[in-house]
Amino acid sequence: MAQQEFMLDPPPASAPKHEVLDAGAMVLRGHAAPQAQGMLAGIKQIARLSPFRRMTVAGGGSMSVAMTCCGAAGWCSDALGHRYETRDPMTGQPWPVLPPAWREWAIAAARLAGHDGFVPDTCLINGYRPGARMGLHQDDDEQADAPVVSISFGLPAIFQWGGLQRADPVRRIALLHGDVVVWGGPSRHVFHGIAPLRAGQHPVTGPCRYNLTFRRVW
Ligand SMILES: O=C(O)CCC(=O)C(=O)O
Ligand SMILES: [Fe+2]
Repeated sequence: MAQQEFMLDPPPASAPKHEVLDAGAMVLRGHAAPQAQGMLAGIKQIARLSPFRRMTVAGGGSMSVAMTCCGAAGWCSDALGHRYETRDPMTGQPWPVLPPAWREWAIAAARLAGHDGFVPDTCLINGYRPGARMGLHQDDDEQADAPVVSISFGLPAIFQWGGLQRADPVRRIALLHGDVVVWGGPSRHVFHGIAPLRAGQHPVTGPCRYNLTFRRVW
């Protein structure tokens, strides 16, 4: 009887739900929710030193997503193309320090998703306002044997998860406040993107979505 009652109990609301997207790729539902307050405060501090900016892309347009970075390397784009830089071109200073607690957290999240031994050296921080989007792309400027650990905070987004070819079918996955996606191994170069953000008000971030991605660059 006890067993049956146990089985009829719903899982606690806090139970993490882990979904496999593909080999090497997982969604850890709500896994970063307990970190939200601390990480959002950290983003504010980082943005005081290296402000969010909308970068220019090759050809001259500007991205709808605003970005900043912390760590040993920062992702930069201008009319000439994109690359990692050790200094913020906007300030001429090194990028703000990657908080050690963030690094430890990302190492543990990668391990939970099956990627042992990940040590990130950078964190890209994306700021989305309604209408901002990120077109389908591969993350291929970093070490390919290290995964990407991605956190969503604030307004929900539709994550587009495709395949290794640009023309492969794309799945649409809702990412909510605190959700984490990890991709590496055979999924490291899967095309992915973010559909235009729908307007809304989030109790923690207001009209914004923030995304942090931990990577190994050098
Ligand atoms: O905002 C996201 O969830 C994804 C961001 C992304 O793909 C990137 O920064 O390369
Ligand atoms: Fe990406």
